[in-house]
Order: sequence, then structure tokens, then C-alpha cells
Amino acid sequence: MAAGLQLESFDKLVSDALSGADLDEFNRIYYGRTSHHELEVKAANLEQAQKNNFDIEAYDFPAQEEDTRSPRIVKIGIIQHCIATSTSKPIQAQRQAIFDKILPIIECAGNEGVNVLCLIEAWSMPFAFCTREKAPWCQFAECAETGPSVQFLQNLAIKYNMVIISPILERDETHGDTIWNTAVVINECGKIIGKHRKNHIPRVGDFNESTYYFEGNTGHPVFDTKYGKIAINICYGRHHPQNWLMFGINGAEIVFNPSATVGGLSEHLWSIEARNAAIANSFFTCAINRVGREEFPNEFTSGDGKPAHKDFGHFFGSSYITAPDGSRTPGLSRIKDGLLIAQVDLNLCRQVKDKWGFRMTQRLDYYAGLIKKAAEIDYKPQVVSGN
Ligand SMILES: NC(=O)NCCC(=O)O
Repeated sequence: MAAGLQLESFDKLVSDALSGADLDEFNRIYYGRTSHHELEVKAANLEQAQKNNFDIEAYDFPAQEEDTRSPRIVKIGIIQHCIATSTSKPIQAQRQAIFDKILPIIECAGNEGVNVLCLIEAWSMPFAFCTREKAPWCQFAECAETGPSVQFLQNLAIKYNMVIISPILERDETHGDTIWNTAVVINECGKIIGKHRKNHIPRVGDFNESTYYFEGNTGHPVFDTKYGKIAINICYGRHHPQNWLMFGINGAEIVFNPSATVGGLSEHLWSIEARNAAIANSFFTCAINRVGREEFPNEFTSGDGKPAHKDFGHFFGSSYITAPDGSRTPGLSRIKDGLLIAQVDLNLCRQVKDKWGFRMTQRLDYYAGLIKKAAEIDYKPQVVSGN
């Protein structure tokens, strides 16, 4: 099969090709456990998924029983989806079409008892930053506290008693109408408990996001919710180990990575980075990517000598969840909308810290000193001459 759009999923390719002991051994080595611990999904939700053309998969990550702590079972949900209509339509129509298509997926998450749900980066709009055009795309920017996306999700958060992370294009009207790439955290009562702005902005390929917004100014907040301590590392921030590290230092137990990235650029990195972060920081990570192709009315170039084009390329989905011990779920489809659920016991975070001691051995003070020196203008790299 030719590489690209046709391949439904890497994980399916493997499970179709292998069986029996070979598949078990592959799973043990690649996923970190021979069985995926699949959980049953309610028949009504499977029906709903089929009717609305999305997948649902659910997996379990148990921890060892402890004498001194009760299990802390939490259901995490992540949704990947494509846009729902032409990028030439009026802004409100494009946004409403996304609301309409994502509603049954969120309802399924709610009906499956998901406690914390996260959507893709800039979920309520096409990823128009490739174009470098300000109009009409800046009109998608909305107030984090009162905008249409937040209002839409607040009701669902209340209805399903669910924390929802809503990554949007934010317009901060109070501070000069500035635009940010922001994840808004809505608690299970529908209250906005805070927001985080993307810390690292890409300047690669068609990802011309720096034309629209700056590096975030909200630090590395960890939101202490009813369902655990959660944080959000938005898309390109996953390439920066220190970004993950700071969320870990601040006590995160689950870090979501809402993303928008395309096959030509990053597909070979995708399965590594969020997974590695889970291992290095003893927390759960959830890598969530957009699906589909997005075409824009006017051509744009990427500064790479290639012809001008209107299409961003293939957003390859493949969302997955990794536990602190490095075991992971299979990824969702590369081409289809989907809901991935992981039932996790948050006690696993401490159990992995006790086993591996990464937190204890990371030598923060040592590296803090070294990095401070390395950032100085006259720093001399420690290189030993071979001559
Ligand atoms: N949205 C975003 O930051 N994409 C950058 C490309 C990547 O990180 O793979």
C-alpha cells in the first residue's frame, strides 16, 4: 500500500499482520504490555459512533493495590476530529458545523463516564495559520471566558459532570485585543478554573503561527481538579522536554497534548515524544491530533521552494495515551474521527516514581546551574579537543 492517506492506522497494520505469540511479543516490546486491556464500550455508544462515522476505543491502566491509599480511578477521554465544512463559508457557519459534528462524540464520552475530556488544538476552527492571512481567520479568535466554544462546552461539562479542556484561538479583549493559542479548563460544574497559553510557537513548514500570536505568558499551571492534577502542553511544546518537565515539577498527573500536525512533517516523531515525556516525568500523557485535509481559498507558500498550494496536508490523527510506566494504548485512526478513553489509576504515578526514582535522581539543582550558565552570552561550550 502506498504511504499516506490510505493507511487506516499503524496499529491496525501490525495487528492485521501478526497473530498469536508473535503479536504478544510485538505488543510486549512495543506497547509495554502483551494485552491492551480493552474495555467494553456500551452498545448504544457504538451505534451512535457508527451512525456519526467516528471510532470509539477504550483501555484500562490499572495500578497495584496499596494498603495506605485507595485506588484513584479516573476516566480520561480524548477526541480527534476533522473540520466539518468548507473554509470558504462564513466563520459562524464553519464553527457551528464543528459544534454539530462534535456533539455526539462528546455525548458518547459523557455516557461512557469520562471524567476529564480534551479536544484538539484550536478545535473550533480550521488550522488556517498556514495562510498568513489575517482576514478572515482572526475572526475565529474568541474570549476564553465567554466565547461561543466555551459556552457550548460549559453546558456539556455540567450535564456529564466532566472536566473539559477546550483549546481555542483566544482573543484577550481586556489587553489590547491580543490573540493567543490557549487551552481553557472548564470544571465539572461548568466553571472556568483557568487557562494556559501555548509556550512554544512553531516556525516550521506551513506552521506560520508566529504571524498570529506570541509565546504564552501563563507559565506551567497545573489544575487541581476533582479528578486529579492536570496540565496542558499545547502541540509544538511537545518537542521541548523542559516544557513537560515543568508541568511535572508542578505536580501534574495527566498532561494533555492537544495538537495539529501533518504527516509530511512529524508523523515519525509522534509516537515517541509524548510517550517519552510520560516515562521521564512519571505522569500520564495524552497526545491528540487533528484528522483530515484542510483546503483554503487562496494559495500559500512554505518558504521551501516548493510550489504554492492551498492544502495543509494530511493531519494524521493517531491520538494515543501513555501511562507513566511507558505502556501505551494503540493509536486512533489516521483518517477518521474518534474518541479514545483510558481508565487509569492515578496511583500508578507514585508507584512508578518509587520504582524508577527519576524524580529523585533528576538533579534539578545541578542542571539549573548549568543551564543558567549556558544561557549567558559569553558561555563557552564544554568541549574537549581531540587534538
Ligand atoms: N500546531 C503546531 O504547533 N504544529 C507544529 C508542528 C509540530 O509540532 O508537529
